[in-house]
Amino acid sequence: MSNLMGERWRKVTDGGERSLIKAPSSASISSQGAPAAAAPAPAPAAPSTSTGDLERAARKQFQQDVTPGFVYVLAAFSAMGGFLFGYDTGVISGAMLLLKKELELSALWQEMLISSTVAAAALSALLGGVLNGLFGRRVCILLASFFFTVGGIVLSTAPGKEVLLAGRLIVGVGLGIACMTVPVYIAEASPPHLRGQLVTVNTLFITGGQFTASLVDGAFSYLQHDGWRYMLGLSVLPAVLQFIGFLFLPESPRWLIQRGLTQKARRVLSQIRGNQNIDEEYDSIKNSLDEEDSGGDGPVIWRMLTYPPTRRALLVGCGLHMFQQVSGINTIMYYSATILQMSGVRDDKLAIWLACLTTLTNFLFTLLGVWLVERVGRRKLTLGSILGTCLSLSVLAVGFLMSAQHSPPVTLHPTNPSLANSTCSKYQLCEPCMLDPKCGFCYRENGSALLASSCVPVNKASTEHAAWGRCSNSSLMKDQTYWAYNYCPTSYSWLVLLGLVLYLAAFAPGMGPMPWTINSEIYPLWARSTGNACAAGVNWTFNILVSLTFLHLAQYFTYYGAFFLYSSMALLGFFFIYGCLPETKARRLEEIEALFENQLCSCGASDSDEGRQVEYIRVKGSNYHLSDNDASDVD
Ligand SMILES: O[C@H]1[C@H](O)[C@@H](O)[C@H](O)[C@@H](O)[C@H]1O
Repeated sequence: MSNLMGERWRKVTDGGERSLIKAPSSASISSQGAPAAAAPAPAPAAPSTSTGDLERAARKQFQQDVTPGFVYVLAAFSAMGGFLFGYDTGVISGAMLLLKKELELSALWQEMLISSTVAAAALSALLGGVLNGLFGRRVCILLASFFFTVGGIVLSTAPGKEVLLAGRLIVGVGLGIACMTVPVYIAEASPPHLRGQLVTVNTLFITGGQFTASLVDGAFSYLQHDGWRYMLGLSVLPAVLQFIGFLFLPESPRWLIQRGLTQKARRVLSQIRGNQNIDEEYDSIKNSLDEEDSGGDGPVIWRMLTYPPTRRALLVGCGLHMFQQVSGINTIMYYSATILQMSGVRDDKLAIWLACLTTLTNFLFTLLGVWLVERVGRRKLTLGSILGTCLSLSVLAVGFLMSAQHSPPVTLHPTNPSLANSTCSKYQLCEPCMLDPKCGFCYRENGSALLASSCVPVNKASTEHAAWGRCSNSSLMKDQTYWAYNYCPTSYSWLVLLGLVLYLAAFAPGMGPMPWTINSEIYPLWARSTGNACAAGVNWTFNILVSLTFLHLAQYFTYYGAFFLYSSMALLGFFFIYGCLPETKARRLEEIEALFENQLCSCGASDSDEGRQVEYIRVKGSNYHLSDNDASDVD
């Protein structure tokens, strides 16, 4: 019986063992990507109430059996990598406000300090694939937390911008390794029925890290001198905690078996499965490794690309990450403070605190994703999420469009000599004025009416003030005079704000976590590190591409143009996911390869059959393979 569990799906559908293992209908299999040539299943028996009850009871028993607390501890310590991911990418925006004043950073240096981490992460994620294969998941997580620790220390003690840049690069290397290793490690250690939830916890920690970073940014923004040192240095605490924790946590049992360290693998499996009999799982992994058809010789990436199932999985994995980024999450997060200013929050400090609400919303809705992932499954969750993302981006775009169409006019043309050769004097409306990065809108507000509004050059050293005139410093800005850089006062800000909230509510439960979760499951063991490394590389590459191009996009296509573009990308993503993403919920990692055996993008037809999944459940020490409409094999 234990060997039975080791049989791969392909073998199961080849005919043997069918008295105990019930294949789903061929429609279900082929439409989800598994072999269409599956042997016909015996006619399903209609479920009676008692077999249904029995099935439910068996499943409950199974789930109670296989969830020792150790798995949660292991997932929590691993997900600290996610926390550091969120913290280190989020904290820099607040730190930069102080840094640029204290170190007099040029725009180029600011750009370098922000982007260097993302670029280093993109490269080191690829390197992480090799390291994972060679040294294992545990060593890689230890290495990542080491980089996070050293990076944090370097950043908080940096005497100048060059050392800061070095610190940001070191943190980026840690990020790249952690972001691809942690989901794989958690997936490989989790029991199938909890895997989605536990891997999604990693993204919950990412958004938790972003929320914490925004709180820390708010708190230390009052400390004008050296506040940035605390902001950047605080990441050392979770990094050290994770390092110490991982000195005691075990290696992934799947990696150990792959390396031939079978005794050790058995020990680890017993440790993480508590009182469970681990024979079936051990055999399942071992058999799948023995049978592994990895497409011949050569580097792993070559074998992946020449072996159709892994090539398809790689396309799906990288596609998911690409669509996650091109639907604009990081632009929205970055731009949320400005959106809030548009909505009438004029006080800078208040805007910083309100921006915490954005990261908190992202965090809370990711929590919803953790709850939903094992209930509705990955496919439906991702589809619903990207559709909502697409619609909410359209709401945002319409909000910006309405604001642009009702843009306030320039009514005052100051006669400062330096304005003579400035482009700012040419603009008649706020909209083109704010789209020009060299100009800003200075105006007085009386109730809801705008008075004496002008378009003037921005102060080169700080975009918080105009170069000269009424808006050039805070003490001159009396009588309800305001300086708007990057936005225009508008009465449609509520629509933009609504779009922002809807966006986070739609994106965070699905498109935020699912690319990471699904990638941790869709590759066979021999291709898992490389597959995740490539997918993470794609994530960071598109992250940097989208954030670097946003302001230019806005300048050339206006804000509503940029958001309509992101919305169309999300729509494209919906069709891609609808056609190409199979459901992986509740399957053993060893079974998932079979879902990619059919032509890519043949999944859409399977929606009506999705409920008819195959699940392994364990009853009285044995494992049975149940379809939803036949529980008759349960003893
Ligand atoms: O999954 C995460 C999460 O959604 C974050 O909020 C976002 O900043 C990252 O880029 C993304 O990879």
